Amino acid sequence: MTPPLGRMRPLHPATHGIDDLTSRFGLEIAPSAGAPTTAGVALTGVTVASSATEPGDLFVALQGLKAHGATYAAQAVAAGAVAVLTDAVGAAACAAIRPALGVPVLVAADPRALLGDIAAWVFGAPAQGLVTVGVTGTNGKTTTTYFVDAALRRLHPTTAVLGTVELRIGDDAVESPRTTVEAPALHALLALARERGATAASLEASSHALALGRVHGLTFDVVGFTNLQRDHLDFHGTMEGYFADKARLFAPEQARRGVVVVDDAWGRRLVAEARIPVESVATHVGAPEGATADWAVVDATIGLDGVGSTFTLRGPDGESHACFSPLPGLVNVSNAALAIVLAYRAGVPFDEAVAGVGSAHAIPGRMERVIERTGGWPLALVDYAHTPDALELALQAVRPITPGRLFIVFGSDGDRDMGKRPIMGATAARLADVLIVTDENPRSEVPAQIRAEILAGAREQRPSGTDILEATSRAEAIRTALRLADDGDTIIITGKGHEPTQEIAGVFHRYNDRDVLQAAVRDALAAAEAVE
Ligand SMILES: CC(=O)N[C@H]1[C@@H](OP(=O)(O)OP(=O)(O)OC[C@H]2O[C@@H](n3ccc(=O)[nH]c3=O)[C@H](O)[C@@H]2O)O[C@H](CO)[C@@H](O)[C@@H]1O[C@H](C)C(=O)N[C@@H](C)C(=O)N[C@H](CCC(=O)O)C(=O)O
Ligand SMILES: Nc1ncnc2c1ncn2[C@@H]1O[C@H](COP(=O)(O)OP(=O)(O)OP(=O)(O)O)[C@@H](O)[C@H]1O
Repeated sequence: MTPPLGRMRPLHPATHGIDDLTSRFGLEIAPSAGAPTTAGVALTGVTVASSATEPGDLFVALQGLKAHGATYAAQAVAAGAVAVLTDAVGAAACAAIRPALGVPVLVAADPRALLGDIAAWVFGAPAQGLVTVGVTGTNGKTTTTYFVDAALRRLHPTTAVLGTVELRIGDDAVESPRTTVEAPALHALLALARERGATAASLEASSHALALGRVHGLTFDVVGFTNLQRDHLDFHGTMEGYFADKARLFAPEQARRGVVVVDDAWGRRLVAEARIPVESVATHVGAPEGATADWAVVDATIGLDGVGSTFTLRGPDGESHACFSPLPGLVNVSNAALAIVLAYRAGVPFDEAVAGVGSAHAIPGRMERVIERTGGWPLALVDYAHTPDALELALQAVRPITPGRLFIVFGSDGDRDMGKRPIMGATAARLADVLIVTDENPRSEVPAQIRAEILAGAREQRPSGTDILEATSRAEAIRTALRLADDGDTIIITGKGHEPTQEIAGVFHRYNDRDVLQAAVRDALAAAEAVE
């Protein structure tokens, strides 16, 4: 995979007159002495980031949490921006730039509200030429989008998958800077996908993205909801606010139809409140929702080899279908059931959707089996669980495939929801045998303090403190687990999943759990060979 700044823009963008832009979107031209005329100015792209600006771009200068984008307008112009769009505050800042900015400054009351539509227009409304599936929810977005993609590929030779792990078009991928990129990057990616012959795309829509309009300018063919669990309260404030932001995806301006997992009360409420036609999917065998949901998982068998689960999905016509989830645990039965219905509603024949999801490949950092239980090694997996609920489900998923002890190596993010730390400590102490508490992404926080908060929860659950260890380096924590574990044991390393970096005190260090695990195995083998 190329690093995050790999170029993901169309190679042959259309050219638009700036006067066309101003009249189409009702933009004002900022009166400022010596401002250049808009006549003849042509644009070929849009961006909100000075660092990503390319010649021919419209630079949209937005008010951020830390700064106003207008602060960077001169840098964007130096990089080739041919015009700036901003709000009144930004326009005043641009007018104050000396010597003059040198490009026209356009003004709108709320540029962010227009950004998605402008980006879609500039990049030629690429989504209209693609079958699009969007997935939201606290957990399971990435897994579900990969499952959907596997099903879409049965019908579409070239597809795009855009989410937390990577931005992938066909077989080319770059690291993703976040779960859902800003609208200009999104529409540029979709335009590139079309240039490369893609006919379908699956996207993750994070709650931040929905709150900030990052998927505006795109009406999905189908959208899915996985679940709503405690997370991101630092951004949304309350669960009610978090739900309201998720629900924005289930509106006619964003999607034509929806598929909602109704295992939790939030899903059931979404079915009642959605402003588009939705179907419900119940995935907990035997739960009351199964009787009334359009689709229901009526039995599920977890494969004890840990590779996946078989399950039966009852459809709206009452017919039962044999299905398979290729990843361990009941959560992945839920993700697979949702993905099958999403792909089916996106036009994939039902049997093809079932076969596609059932044969989906491993997803980086999602219950990813890195070391198999062979040759004396324990089974070792890397997973992205970083909420209390996800951690509980991940541990439950691996317990049945663990004849010996269950080890967990984990931490919790700095500068994010602090309340979940003791809960995660207690969950791990309840469901795992050996805990190695270490760092995740401490960011600006003191790592030892984060670990102390997790350890407090763990020790409250297990007052003896037996088998609760602390490691100041994540790599060392993984090596310790590997040294202590026997071949009947399982090690699950949670929290960072696919992440290619670890963020400590503002510095992103190259780091990946899978690479560390594999290196530890190589070193152990080399050491054993040296002894022989
Ligand atoms: C809350 C949020 O999403 N913030 C994002 C937002 O920050 P901000 O609005 O405060 O921006 P700012 O830093 O004040 O800058 C203001 C403007 O100036 C521009 N700028 C800034 C600096 C510069 O040198 N040049 C420049 O042009 C910025 O692009 C921005 O438009 O715009 C910044 C630039 O694009 C992002 O880096 C920043 O994401 C931060 C890093 C972030 O952590 N976002 C997370 C919370 C996020 O979006 N997460 C979701 C959900 C993940 C999940 O489900 O787990 C996601 O979709 O990834
Ligand atoms: N349906 C689910 N319900 C609860 N937990 C799940 C579910 N699916 C996956 N998980 C757990 O949550 C973790 C994250 O899964 P995934 O990456 O698919 O979700 P996500 O919504 O994309 O997360 P994020 O937005 O944080 O990237 C997995 O590693 C797994 O432990």
